[in-house]
Amino acid sequence: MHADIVVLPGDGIGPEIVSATLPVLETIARRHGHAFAFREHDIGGIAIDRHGEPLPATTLEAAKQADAVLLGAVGGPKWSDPNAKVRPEQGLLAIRKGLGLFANLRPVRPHPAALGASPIKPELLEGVDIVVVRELTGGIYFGDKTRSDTDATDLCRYTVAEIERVVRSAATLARSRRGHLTSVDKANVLETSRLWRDVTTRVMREEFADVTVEHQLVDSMAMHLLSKPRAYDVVVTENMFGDILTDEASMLAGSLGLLASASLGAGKVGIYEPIHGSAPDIAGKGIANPYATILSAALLLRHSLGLEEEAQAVEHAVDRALDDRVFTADLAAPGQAVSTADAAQAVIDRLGA
Ligand SMILES: NC(=O)c1ccc[n+]([C@@H]2O[C@H](COP(=O)([O-])OP(=O)(O)OC[C@H]3O[C@@H](n4cnc5c(N)ncnc54)[C@H](O)[C@@H]3O)[C@@H](O)[C@H]2O)c1
Ligand SMILES: CC(C)[C@H](C(=O)O)[C@@H](O)C(=O)O
Ligand SMILES: [Mg+2]
Repeated sequence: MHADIVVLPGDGIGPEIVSATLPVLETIARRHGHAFAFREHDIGGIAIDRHGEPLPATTLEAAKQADAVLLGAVGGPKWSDPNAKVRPEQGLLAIRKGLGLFANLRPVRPHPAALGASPIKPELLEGVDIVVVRELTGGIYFGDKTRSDTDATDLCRYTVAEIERVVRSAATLARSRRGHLTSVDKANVLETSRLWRDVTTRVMREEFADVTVEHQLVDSMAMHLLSKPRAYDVVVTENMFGDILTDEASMLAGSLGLLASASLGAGKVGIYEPIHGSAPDIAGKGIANPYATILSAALLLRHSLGLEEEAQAVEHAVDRALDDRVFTADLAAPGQAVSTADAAQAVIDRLGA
């Protein structure tokens, strides 16, 4: 098949992990007789520097026309002044919203060889297999904001329709897995959470009677996620809770550099990006873990291009590189780390004939 893939390297380690990932996609395309055209555009801090805005219209338009978008990360100290007029992160929010990508899938599956990198006891991690479905285009991230000399506000708003569609996505996914959905909210305090719980309860009763559902408050969820992670199958939650819980969940896998994501909407185009950020503390050193981005490329093959066999080939190759303890510095024992490029090459070497 032919596919147009828009590539948005962004800032910090973004360009390093994206340029490590493209050869994996090129190799897969060659082996399976596909033609992938990669078109690079600016987003985030580099777009502010070059175009004066974090999401140039040309980038959004290219993404809309593409089959899929592969993104690195945005942001960094250069653009982080609290009083800055424009911020790199606004570009990321705007492209998610502009493409209507309301469901952000974040799989968490600790790899046996990397259990030692997790601060959690290995016996709690065996068999853990969770997908967090984070609502991505609503909530406090997108509500009106105000700022004066004496105060500031961020409005958190959810509509019934926004909750219904993400719950349907999550419940459909749960149905194809172990049939269990955990909905996370703060219904003891927030009105948006009480609406979330009502709508979730109704949608599950009316449309997903075969999927079990439990409701969990976000504060105790933050604890249970670490103390009994095997109890979870699909977790659905609002935008900000999902952001925070998935960085926490990355510690089950052992590193933020292992967690991939797929941002999906009603159409075919999706954004595929690691859940981590631009990691300014390690940028430019060639030591970032590329596996989260490579695994995001696998999700791209699966969800936007419908290439399941190719997606699995990439996932198995990453698994085999981890089996062989090809670890970047975030996972490796002192003195044992490989570079970003070597880790990506290890995946290519294990893609099979
Ligand atoms: N999707 C995105 O583009 C995205 C996501 C999160 C944060 N950010 C932005 O990134 C900037 C830095 O944020 P932060 O430091 O809080 O979070 P971060 O995720 O960039 O980094 C947190 C820690 O994890 C490490 N880390 C992250 N990715 C890694 C990888 N692939 N390999 C090895 N180590 C890795 C970093 O070195 C750092 O110590 C901010 O500007 C923030 O807004 C962007
Ligand atoms: C950079 C920021 C806007 C972003 C978010 O909060 O969604 C990031 O933390 C993420 O998890 O993708
Ligand atoms: Mg985040």
